Amino acid sequence: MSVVEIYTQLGSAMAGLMFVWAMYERYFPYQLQAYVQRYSQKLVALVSPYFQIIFDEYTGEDLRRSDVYAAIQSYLSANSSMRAKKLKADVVKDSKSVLLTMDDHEEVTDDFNGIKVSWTSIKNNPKNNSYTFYPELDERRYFKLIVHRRYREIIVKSYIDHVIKEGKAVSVKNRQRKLYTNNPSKNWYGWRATKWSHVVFEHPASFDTLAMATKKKEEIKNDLIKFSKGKNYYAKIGKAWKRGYLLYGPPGTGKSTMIAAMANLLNYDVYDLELTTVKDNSELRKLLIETTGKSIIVIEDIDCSLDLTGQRKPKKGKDEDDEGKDPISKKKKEEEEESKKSSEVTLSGLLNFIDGIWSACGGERIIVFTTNYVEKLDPALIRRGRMDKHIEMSYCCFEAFKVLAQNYLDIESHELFAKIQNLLEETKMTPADVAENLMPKSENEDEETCLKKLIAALEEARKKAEEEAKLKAEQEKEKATEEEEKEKESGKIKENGFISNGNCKLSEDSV
Ligand SMILES: Nc1ncnc2c1ncn2[C@@H]1O[C@H](COP(=O)(O)OP(=O)(O)OP(=O)(O)O)[C@@H](O)[C@H]1O
Ligand SMILES: [Mg+2]
Repeated sequence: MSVVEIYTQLGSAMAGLMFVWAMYERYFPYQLQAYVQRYSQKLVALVSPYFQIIFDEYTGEDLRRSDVYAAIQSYLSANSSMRAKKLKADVVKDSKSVLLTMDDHEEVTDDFNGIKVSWTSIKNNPKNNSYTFYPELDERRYFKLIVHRRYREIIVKSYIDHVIKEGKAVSVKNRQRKLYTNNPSKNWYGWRATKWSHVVFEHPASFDTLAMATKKKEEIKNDLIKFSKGKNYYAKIGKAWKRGYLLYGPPGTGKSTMIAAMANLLNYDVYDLELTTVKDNSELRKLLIETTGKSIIVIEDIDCSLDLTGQRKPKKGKDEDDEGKDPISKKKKEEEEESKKSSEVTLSGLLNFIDGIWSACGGERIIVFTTNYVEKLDPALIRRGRMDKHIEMSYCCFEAFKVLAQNYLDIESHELFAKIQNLLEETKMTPADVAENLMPKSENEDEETCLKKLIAALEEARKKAEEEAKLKAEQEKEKATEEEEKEKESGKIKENGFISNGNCKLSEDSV
């Protein structure tokens, strides 16, 4: 037989096979095809020296995206992207870098202690033609790991753990940090509806730029770092891996800035929880479950968020205590009252949120409360163990001023510093006000002008404080004199055989 004849016969055999395959695909019922496929795969598995593990993208009854799948994806993107022939590119980190991941149906190999492992990324499209609302869930994506049977134990016991751990580390390195806020529960349902909305977290605050006494700042920083490295320690002492911080102090002393600095120091996400939009305790729990680890959950102005005394106060009459308020504050107050009314979150619900059994899910979470009025809070809410660390954010001290001078004017010392130090010791001014005075308002304003501006503002504040103190002293003196006179009066009346009862005087006989 000549070569040409051999080729001709091979060609017709191939064509015949393709025809049979096409007929099989077209006329053989789909259910039967699946059946045949399943059994042929089982047959192959019986004789093949390899075994495989499948990692689906969506798992569980509620079809959540699997963390393991995400970790494998990150691991393979970092370790095998150079070897895959087809890659997908995703933009990460504010469009500054590109993350390469394996494209569908690509195969790469990995080496683990000399063992060759093969990974394939697979996407199966649904074969039925029915219309679906959720196409992403219908197409099945998964990673297939294939390795020789003789390594089964080492792969199952060590390699998979290694992949997940490394993959998670890669995700942390590449991830964009997020600032979340809770959606009102009426928007929680429907395709792609989530309980939290997010934007990229880009606050520039850091502990270096935070104005406060150096010793206190270092203490907080060390506390945070110790917490973030404390996984084993918390497991050893049998405590959930979380920590509560209470930041209190007057407005403008840097409470919110401190939260941003904490998130930047630890590379955590921030969940800004607006309690007034949470309807009840069960919603609060659902929100908690949806938060991820490595995050800070923040409840700002906890004293205003809700009536958390455990008992709801009766609503005040509409005009009571509203008098003398401008229309904007009146409206704001009405809105606040309205949202407080619509929220049924109770103190015990919030306590459960912080340290109930549910709060342990996820781990590595920090809870921060801020308030301007620490004395208004229920002691149960802020006892140690719940709010482990209480941090007072106070008025600007000289050390804090020096940080601000460095931030705003790039100076470490100046002859006017001594005067400012004296003034700061005598006067209360928030870091926000100090910063505002130090910020040059035009190109002509040099550091000396800004420092003088601050001195003028401090002197003004001192004068005002002195006047207020004087006024208060006078008022107190007046009050004391009034009380003294009243006492004298009542003494006189008693001497004359009368006792006083408001406006009417009664003789002893008539009592
Ligand atoms: N300790 C600080 N260090 C650096 N900047 C500060 C500090 N305190 C205040 N600032 C500046 O003042 C601004 C207001 O501060 P911030 O919002 O953190 O205050 P706050 O204590 O959260 O106030 P509020 O109680 O009203 O929420 C910030 O944008 C920041 O620029
Ligand atoms: Mg604030």
